[in-house]
Amino acid sequence: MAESEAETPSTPGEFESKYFEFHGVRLPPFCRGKMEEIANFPVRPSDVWIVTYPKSGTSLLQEVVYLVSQGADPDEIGLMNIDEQLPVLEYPQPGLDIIKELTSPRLIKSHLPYRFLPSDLHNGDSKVIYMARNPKDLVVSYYQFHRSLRTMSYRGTFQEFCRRFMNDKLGYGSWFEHVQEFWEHRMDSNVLFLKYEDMHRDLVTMVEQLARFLGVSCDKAQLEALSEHCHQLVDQCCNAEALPVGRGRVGLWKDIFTVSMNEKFDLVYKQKMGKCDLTFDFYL
Ligand SMILES: Nc1ncnc2c1ncn2[C@@H]1O[C@H](COP(=O)(O)O)[C@@H](OP(=O)(O)O)[C@H]1O
Ligand SMILES: CCc1ccc(OS(=O)(=O)O)cc1
Repeated sequence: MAESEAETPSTPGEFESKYFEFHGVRLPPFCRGKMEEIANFPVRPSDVWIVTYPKSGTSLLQEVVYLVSQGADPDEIGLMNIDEQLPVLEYPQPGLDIIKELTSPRLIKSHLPYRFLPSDLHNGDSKVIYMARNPKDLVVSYYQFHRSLRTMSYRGTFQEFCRRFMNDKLGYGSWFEHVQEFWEHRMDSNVLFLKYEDMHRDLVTMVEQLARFLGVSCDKAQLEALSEHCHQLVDQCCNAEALPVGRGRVGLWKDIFTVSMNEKFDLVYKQKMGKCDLTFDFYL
């Protein structure tokens, strides 16, 4: 058992009290008091924003975006602390004041829903890359994350956690609303909507899309080299050294969901996503 798990048991009641509601959306405690400043955060046309619901493959995407935009070597990326280069807007560290002063071009991440992002991002000039992941793998990943997180140290069962997910009761609010809101904006000229599963299924096309979106001009040979480098990143990320075996792969949820849980999930998915033409690969 991890040290953090033993130290701070978190009952479902304690867990509830760690969040706060903002315009009906459950947000983590570190967002409290700064939502207005975030809405008014000064955005630059040269910014590139990476937005995801947590556990959608943000770290992998940031490495690929960094590689495509900066042309860095994949081995170099493995050695540097890339999280320091790409701050999360709403996190306590480094904080809004520091992010405001970063030199251009800035790469900034956020997990906030579209409507809570800086208002200048809405149909603005800065580029926004959104990535969605199939919700079954995502909820398993979010559960494991909550169990290991020192500040959350979640002690409930997966079944109970999954119920919270289906009822939109987790940090950063409803996954269903988060992805649908961005999906509605996928045709905005400053938005690129991507799916985690496509990084595993067809990385070359994704790299092409990213290069085009970011205005990185490269010929066929350069594109092939870039795609090969990105493949290395995906392999490095999902191998036994970087993560426990099998982590990050598509379809891991099948080992965790029971049949009845899956039936219930499918029902809720249909109710909440029924009118949306966004689809996901649940297996590859
Ligand atoms: N290179 C990488 N670094 C970190 N996480 C990666 C990764 N490649 C894939 N992932 C997966 O992305 C998920 C984390 O997403 P995020 O970066 O948004 O927090 C994890 O899923 P699993 O928990 O299913 O393994 C993790 O395994
Ligand atoms: C529930 C609190 C929390 C904290 C941080 C998160 O983001 S990330 O997955 O570490 O990027 C998400 C949720």
